[in-house]
Amino acid sequence: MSIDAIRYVRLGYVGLNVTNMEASVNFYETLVGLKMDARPASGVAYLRCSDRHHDIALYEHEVPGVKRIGWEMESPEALDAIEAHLTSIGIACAPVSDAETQALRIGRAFRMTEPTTGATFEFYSEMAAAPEAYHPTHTQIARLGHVVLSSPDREATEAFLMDHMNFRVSDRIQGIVTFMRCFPNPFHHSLGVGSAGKPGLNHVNFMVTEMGDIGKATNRMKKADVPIVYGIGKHPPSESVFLYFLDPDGMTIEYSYGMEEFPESNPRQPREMPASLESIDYWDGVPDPRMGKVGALEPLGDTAKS
Ligand SMILES: CC(C)c1ccc(C(=O)O)c(O)c1O
Ligand SMILES: [Fe+2]
Repeated sequence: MSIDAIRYVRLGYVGLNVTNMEASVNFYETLVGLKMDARPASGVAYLRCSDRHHDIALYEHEVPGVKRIGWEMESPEALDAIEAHLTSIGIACAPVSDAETQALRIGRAFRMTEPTTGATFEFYSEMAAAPEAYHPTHTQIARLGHVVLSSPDREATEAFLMDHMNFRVSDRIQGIVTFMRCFPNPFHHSLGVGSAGKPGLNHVNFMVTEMGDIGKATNRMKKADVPIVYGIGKHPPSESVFLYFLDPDGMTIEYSYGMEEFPESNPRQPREMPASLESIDYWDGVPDPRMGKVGALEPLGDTAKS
């Protein structure tokens, strides 16, 4: 079966498990600059950096990490196409209950377990608009940018995403990370897959609108005693300026400014960049060992219970 009909609009949202809802809501609102329209209800807080209902959903949980990653498909037909293909290769596609789709303000949706990392992916094709436009505060966040997951078998994860989810490879840093587009979304990567001993979250990225957003964040985080774990630097793969810092659970968040965009037709070929820090930061920075170390990937079975 062709997977050409599997087409994405974007990385839709990330569901994060946090151990202290109040601390995390405060962090993601006041320090990251996301907007929360309503107080958390039944252990879930919806925050946004767009005009959609949410870009981040925070869930109170004893273990910090990724509850699920939501992928917004281009159309109901694209949603049907990925469900049919995954089903055809024996991947269990669990429909999301009406109660949950209503809470998430999404239409029909299903979830599956990505077999090489155990991450829970959710697929839907529509999300309700927020009650008003997103009005940036201190940071002009342009969008939720990407997630980098750690995989014990990066090549297997890359192959699954390409062969069965119609993702495309933009670049690789040999032996370290693969950068992938959710086709035909043009950004250099919406998902990165890093090599690691066990599955987990490496980081969640927000793309900002100008260099000053990065500069101001550096001082804001320092004043708030938020650990900065890498940057300011500039990434050779996507040409973006970056800053990484830790959330209250120690999960890594990245701001980045600027990112290469790919055309849908005739994109450049992926580069195999050498396994060195020079391939990660033009400016010779060295990451703090705390970077990318916190964040479990919650299995779908647990999610279904929650
Ligand atoms: C250090 C990580 C894996 C990394 C490397 C390069 C880019 C980029 O080119 O945008 C990233 O966003 C990263 O998170
Ligand atoms: Fe990143």
